This record gives sequence, structure tokens and C-alpha cells, in this order.
Amino acid sequence: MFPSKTFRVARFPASIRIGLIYFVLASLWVWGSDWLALQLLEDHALVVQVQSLKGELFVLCTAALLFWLVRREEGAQAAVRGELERTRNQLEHFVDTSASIIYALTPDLGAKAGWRPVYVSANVWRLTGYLPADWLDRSGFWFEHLHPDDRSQVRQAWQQLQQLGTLSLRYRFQHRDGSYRWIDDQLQLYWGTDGQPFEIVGSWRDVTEQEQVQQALRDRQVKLDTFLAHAPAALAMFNRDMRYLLASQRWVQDFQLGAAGDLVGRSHDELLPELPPQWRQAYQRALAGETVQREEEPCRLPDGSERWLRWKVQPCESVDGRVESIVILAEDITARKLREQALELNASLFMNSSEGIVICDGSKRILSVNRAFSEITGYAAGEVLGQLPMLLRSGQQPRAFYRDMWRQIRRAGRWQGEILNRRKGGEPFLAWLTISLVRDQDGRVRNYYGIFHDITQRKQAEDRISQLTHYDALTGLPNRVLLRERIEAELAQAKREQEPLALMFIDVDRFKYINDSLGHRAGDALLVEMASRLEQAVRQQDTVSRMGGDEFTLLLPQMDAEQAAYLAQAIIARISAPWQFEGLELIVTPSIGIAMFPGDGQVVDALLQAGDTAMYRAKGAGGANFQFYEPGMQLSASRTLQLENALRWALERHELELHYQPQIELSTGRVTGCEALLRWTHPQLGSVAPSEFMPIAEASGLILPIGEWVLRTAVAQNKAWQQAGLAPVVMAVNVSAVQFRQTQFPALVRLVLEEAGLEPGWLELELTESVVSADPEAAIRIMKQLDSLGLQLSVDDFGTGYSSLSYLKRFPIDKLKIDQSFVRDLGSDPDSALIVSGVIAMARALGLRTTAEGVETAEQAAMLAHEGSDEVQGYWYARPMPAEQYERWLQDYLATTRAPGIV
Ligand SMILES: Nc1nc2c(ncn2[C@@H]2O[C@@H]3COP(=O)(O)O[C@H]4[C@@H](O)[C@H](n5cnc6c(=O)[nH]c(N)nc65)O[C@@H]4COP(=O)(O)O[C@H]3[C@H]2O)c(=O)[nH]1
Repeated sequence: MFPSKTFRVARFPASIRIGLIYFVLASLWVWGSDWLALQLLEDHALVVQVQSLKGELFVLCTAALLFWLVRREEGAQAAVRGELERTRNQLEHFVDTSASIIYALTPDLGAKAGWRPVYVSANVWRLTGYLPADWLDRSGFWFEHLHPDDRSQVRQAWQQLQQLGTLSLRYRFQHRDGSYRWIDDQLQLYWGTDGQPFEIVGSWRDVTEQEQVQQALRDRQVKLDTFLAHAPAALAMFNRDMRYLLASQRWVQDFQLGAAGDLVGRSHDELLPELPPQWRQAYQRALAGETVQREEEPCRLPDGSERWLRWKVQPCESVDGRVESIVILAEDITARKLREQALELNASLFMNSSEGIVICDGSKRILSVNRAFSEITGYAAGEVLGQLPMLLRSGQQPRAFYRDMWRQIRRAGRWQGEILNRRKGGEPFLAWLTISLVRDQDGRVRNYYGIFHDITQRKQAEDRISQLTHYDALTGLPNRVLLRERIEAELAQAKREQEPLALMFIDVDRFKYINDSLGHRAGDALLVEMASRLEQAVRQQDTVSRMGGDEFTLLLPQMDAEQAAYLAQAIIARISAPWQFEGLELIVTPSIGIAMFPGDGQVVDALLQAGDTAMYRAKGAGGANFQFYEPGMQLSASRTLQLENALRWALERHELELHYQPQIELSTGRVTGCEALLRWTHPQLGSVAPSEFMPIAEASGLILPIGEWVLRTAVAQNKAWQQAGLAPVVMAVNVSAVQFRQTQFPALVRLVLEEAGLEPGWLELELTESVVSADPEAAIRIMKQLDSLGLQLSVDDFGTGYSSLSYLKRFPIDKLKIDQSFVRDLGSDPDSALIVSGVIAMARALGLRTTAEGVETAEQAAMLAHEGSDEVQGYWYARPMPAEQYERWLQDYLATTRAPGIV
């Protein structure tokens, strides 16, 4: 570099020194020699001569000295010049061969704040292709050759030079050949003693290669980053401590490391502690130079999910062959694995499916069949491969069927339906078949898939079920379901055509009685007879259906109210005609309710409800009649529901009570017994008659808890009276059919008696005639069990049922209770009197006692006494009364000692 900014003279120069010495010596010589000559010589001329000679000699000597000195100086200067020349040459060689170009700039006084090159080392041509002469004194030359993109940056940097004094720049300079070279420019600013910048000395170095290398490195880094960001593979590089060097984005995603931030330097084991232990072994082996890989392996991720991975651990060697790092490449093959598992499953499903499966190629040749195919068709796989599925054709379906089927498959890609095929043995079978086709990318059919199952049995079952679900098994008539469908269809038609339609509900009066007294066979026979009579009564377009039990419904399209009324009358007449059952001539009557469309309802349910309500009204009106639906009727139907609901709470809410009605022995006037009769008083509904709530209690099953309560209360009451000193009487308790059929009923009676401590002889169970005559053998069994307890049994309402005398003989009963309907008509109807005397006579013959119910008048009492009835019961003597009232009545009765009506 250049010397410092200031210069100093250290001592006198040699020229002054030599001049002074010469002056001193020459003066001494001149002065001394003159003085000596004067001293030695007296002769003035001689002195002058000597002095002249001496002067000549002095000049000669000093000339010789001067010559010598000049020569010596010349020699020295030549040596210095030579040395300088050599040094300069050497310097020029150095600079020439140097990679750096030296230059100097001096302020360009012509250009404001500009600088002008005053020196450029010769080697500038190597870097720029230009000679120093091209540069010197051309202040804009350098800037013009800068790359346009770098100019502003260079200009800005230059502005800082004055403050900083030094600058380091890197820019592109255009070579003479047009290419750009990267130049590293180092500048140093020098100030003069006046404090003004007077020189810039700088050096340029060609750093194109270095820049290219760096650029290449940067490019590489960018590529690597791009690769790591977008590579579809999960890969990561680790150092020997298994700390991250780099990782692809996919790796971060697959191993759920997004939250871990920058991975570089982080420990692999700490971030993924759940990885299988064999991974760690693999790292060790890779660090030892081995490549380790696994085709599939399950692994647990940080979030606990299970993934399947395929991985490879690869050692990375440095230039000296040492393993510096390892690369792990992991591929998440979970989806593939699941696909494989799905495929395996599919294959297993294919083989083990209970559906027959057949796969054909595009020309319908069978490629594959499963086990179920063979089981259903009887063909082994080997027998059908390469064949056409036609071999299953039964030949029982027209060609058009197959033509349509294939046309549909080609058009829609799928067909589904029933097909009649043939097994290998020739036996036809009905299959539910689905055929689908699969096309290739060019739209050509690649495969046909057929899936089928044998529905022969199902079809038969369906037909059977359809029959069962749509028809009544006993009568063969359409049932409720089919009726509904037909009503819907007919209603739609009636609406369209604005035609009337009638719905007739028919119920057999006292059917339960027939069933109970003559048995189910009789009931069934009656229903079949009813069905046949109804079918005969209607037109062809009408539907006769059985709704269940003894209810029949007629659907009568295009029928107005007048025609319906006419038909109803005809039906009453038809049904009421006597019919025969095992030698008995029986007569039943129907109750008919009629609902009319459109007046009584627009939809099925409304019409059904209206018809049903009207039918109950007809029943309520005593049967053997028909009623058209009227809006107010609905109320009574809802009362039944209301009663049933209320009855459920009656016991719990103490709404039930027993009333007692005395039974009097006609011959003595003694009170021999009393009948317990249930009373229900509801807070809102008031007093509800047993004739209304008892059927509801029986139908709903509520009779069981209620009946048990009656039994317990009546037995306890009787015991209480006995304990209170009242003359003991037999307590008669009504037993319903439902109670009687309970197998544990006799045990219950015994328990109740035991708990109350009442002698069984003081309890009488009243069974209705229908109860005992429905299944006499079973009734005899139960009655015997009850009889064995020691209590009394009576048959209530005797005369209204169809008791077989032969059975009556075998019943272990003590008493018959003559139904009050006969007693009521005693005076007026000779038949009733006949029946009463017949029953009494028969009872006598069988050794049974008789009690006549419903005695309301003295006349009736007298007649009964005359006929020989043992006991009587009725309003003439006393109404059913609460316990305390009964006690009072009894005291009064005993006090008067007169039995009213005793004849
Ligand atoms: N017209 C008239 N009626 C008379 C006369 N004397 C008594 N009655 C009535 O005749 C019915 C006799 O009872 P039932 O024939 O066993 O007929 C009973 C019986 O079958 C049943 N019932 C009553 N209480 C019970 C019970 O606790 N359990 C069961 N299973 N049924 C009961 O309800 C039916 C009706 O009972 P109630 O309404 O109490 O009607 C009673 C009674 O009040 C009379 O002189 N004239």
C-alpha cells in the first residue's frame, strides 16, 4: 500500500554536507598555502608564481576530485536506477501475476464529486479485457460497465465512502467479451493534509468462480428446501447422536411433529419415544454402515394412532468413508395395508358369502364363482368356468325376459329381480339376482358380476305369510290388514268418482256366551257359519272381512245409506236364522253399526272408528239391530277407555267397596247367607255399575287384583261378624271366569281363609254357568280342588247358559242360583215359571239347593216358595247394603222376627 500521508526531512542532505566540507578544506588550503608561501618566499614574483602554480594545482586537484566524485555519483545513480528498474519490473510482474488489480482514483475536478482513474495495474486486461489505457482519465467508464441490476446498490454504497473511509463491494462487471464477472472491490480513501480527500486506492479481485460456487450452493439449498418441502416421501437425516439434521415436510406431517417447531438439533428419540424398539436397533446398524429396511411394520404415533410403515435406514458416509449421519426414509403404507386387508376381506367375503356370486368376462364367460354358488346351483366351480351363465336357465321364462334383462344391464349397468333358474340336477329354483357390469376406461364391458340367493323357500314363506297376514285363518275371509288396503283403494275410487260407500260393522250378540258355554269349537263353527251367511248376503264387489273375535266388517262400495239400511236388515234376518251345532239348534243375532262415506269420515281410520262406535251403540241398544253412526256416539267409546284408566287406580285409591245382600231361607225365614257385591264410586265419574265396569275389569285383567280384594274383604267381614256375635251366615262371593281359570286360585282361596281364620263352610263361591260349561273337565278339576277345601260352590245365573246336564251331575256344587230374568217374568211368562220349576226340580234331583235371585215382589216370593226354591234374594227383602247398614238391617230383621214375603 502507499506511504503515510505526511513527509519529513530527517537530516542534511549529502550535497550540502559535501559542499560545506569542500568549502572549509578549500578555504583552509587557499589561506594556508598563501600564508606558507609568504613565509617561505620573500620574492614576491616567486610568491606570485608559486601562488599561480598553486592555484593551477588546486584547480587540477579539485577538478580531479570533482571528476572522481561525479563519476562516483554517476555510478551510484546508475546502480540505483538499475536497482529501481529491477524493482519496478519485479513489482510489475507481481502485480501482473497477482489476482488483484490495483487502481488509484483522484478527484475529477471537472466532474462534481467525481473521481478519475489515474492508475490501473496492467493486469486489469485479464479481468476486464480492457487495457489500462482504456481506463485512465475516463471517469464514467467503470460505472457504465456495471451490471444494471447492481448499479443502484453500488451507488448507495459509494455515498457512504466519505464517512466510512473504506468500502467493500461486490458487483458484476461487464467484460469486454460481453459476459459479466463478479468483482470484489476494496476501496480506501486518503485525505490530504488539507483534510480533503485526495486519493482512492482500491483493488479488484475476480470472484466470479467463488460467486458461482456460492450461487450453486444457494441453488442447491433452495432445491433441497423445495425437495424437503414437497417430497412425497417422509425422510429425515440424523447425526450420530440421532439428532435431526434435516427432515422433509412429509416426515413432519406423518410423524405429527408440526408442533415441535424447528427439528434441527432435536433428539429423534425424545420426539418419537413410541417408535418400535427395532427402529433403534436399525439406527445402530446403519451407523455401523449397514442399510436396514423393513417392508411393513405397525407403529404408534404421538397421538396414539396406529399406522403401518415401510422404512429404510441408510448410512451416509463422509469423504473419508466414516458414517457421519444416517437417512431414514419412511413410507406410510397404512392406506395400502387397509386396501390389502379390505381385499383379503373381500376375497374372504366372496368365498364365504351366503349369496351365490358369479363373475364373468366381457363375453359373459364365467371366470369365477364362490362356494355359495356351488351350494345353490349344485355345480362345482370347475364345471362352470369358461361356460356361459345360460346353463342355469330353467327354460320356464320367456326369451323376452332375458332380452329385456340384458338390455337393461347394457343401458343402466345393473339389473335386479327374481329369476327362475335350474340347479344341476334339473330342479328349478327361484333366485333374487343382481347383475352389474363394469366397463374399462374405453367403455368396453370388462366384467359382469352376478349376485343371487335362493328365495324359493322365502317366496313360499312370503306367500304363506301374505296369506296369514291378509286373510283370517278360521274363515278364510280378508282380515283387518287386507280390509284396510281395500278400504283405501275403494275410498280413493269413491273420492274420484264422487260415489257413496258404506262400511258395516257386525258383531254377534252374546257370542262370548256361546264360546264359554258350548266351547270354542262351537264359537268357531258359528264364526264360519257367519262368514258364509255374510258372503251370501253381499254383492260381488263387496268385501266381507273378519276383524278378529266375533267382529265382521263389510266394505260396500257404491252403496248409499238407504241401500245400507236395507242390507243391514237382510243381514240381521240371515244371521238370526237358526243354525245347528252338534245336534243343538242355536240362534244368534247380530248388532250392526254403519258408517257412511263421505258423511262420517274421509279417511280410513275415521270410517273404521265411526263404524265401530255405531256397532257398539247397536249392541247397547240390546242387539239384533243396526245403527248408523252419529257424531255424539263417540263419547261412549271414549267412556270405556276412561273407565279402564280410572279402574286401574280404583283399588289403590280406596274407591271400591263391598255391599252385602241377604239370602233368606224360605221355609224358616232365617237369614242363611249374604252375597258380597262390588261397588265402585269414582270421585268424578260417580257410582259406576258392575255391569259396566266388570267387563272392562275382565278384559283388562284388572279383575285379578280386584277379585282377590273382594275375596279377602268378604271373608274378613264374615269373620268379623261372627266375632261380633252375629248369627253366622254363608258369605257368597262372585268369581269371574278369569279368576277361576288361574291355576293358583284354589291356593289363594285357602290362604285367604286361613289368614282370616274363617271356617271354609261359611264361604260360598258363585261361578257363572258360562264359566263352568266352557271347559267342563277343567272346571271339574278346579271345582274339586275348591270343594276339597270345604267351602260351598254355586252356579250363578243358572238357566242362561248351555250347561250339559251330564256335566252338571259331575260338578261338586251345592247350589244353583236361578237367574233373575226368569224370576222377573214369573208372573207374566208361563215359560219362565216352567223353567223355574224345572230348575228347582232338577236341582232337587241332583241334591242341590236353589236360590232365586231378583225377587222384587211378594208374589214372586210366594211363587218361588210354591215351586220349592230353598232360598230367595232380592229387593223385596233387602237391597245390597254397606256392612254397617247390613248389620242394622239384620238386627231389625231379627227383632221383627218376621220374614217379609214368607208364604
Ligand atoms: N233388578 C234387580 N236386581 C237385583 C235384585 N236383587 C239383587 N239384584 C242385583 O242382581 C245382581 C246379582 O248379582 P249377580 O247375578 O251375581 O251379578 C253380578 C255379578 O255377576 C257381578 N258382580 C258384582 N260384584 C261382583 C264381584 O265382586 N265379583 C265378580 N266377579 N262379579 C261381581 O256384577 C253383576 C251385577 O251386580 P249388581 O249390579 O250388584 O247386581 C246384583 C244385585 O244388585 C232385585 O230384586 N232386582
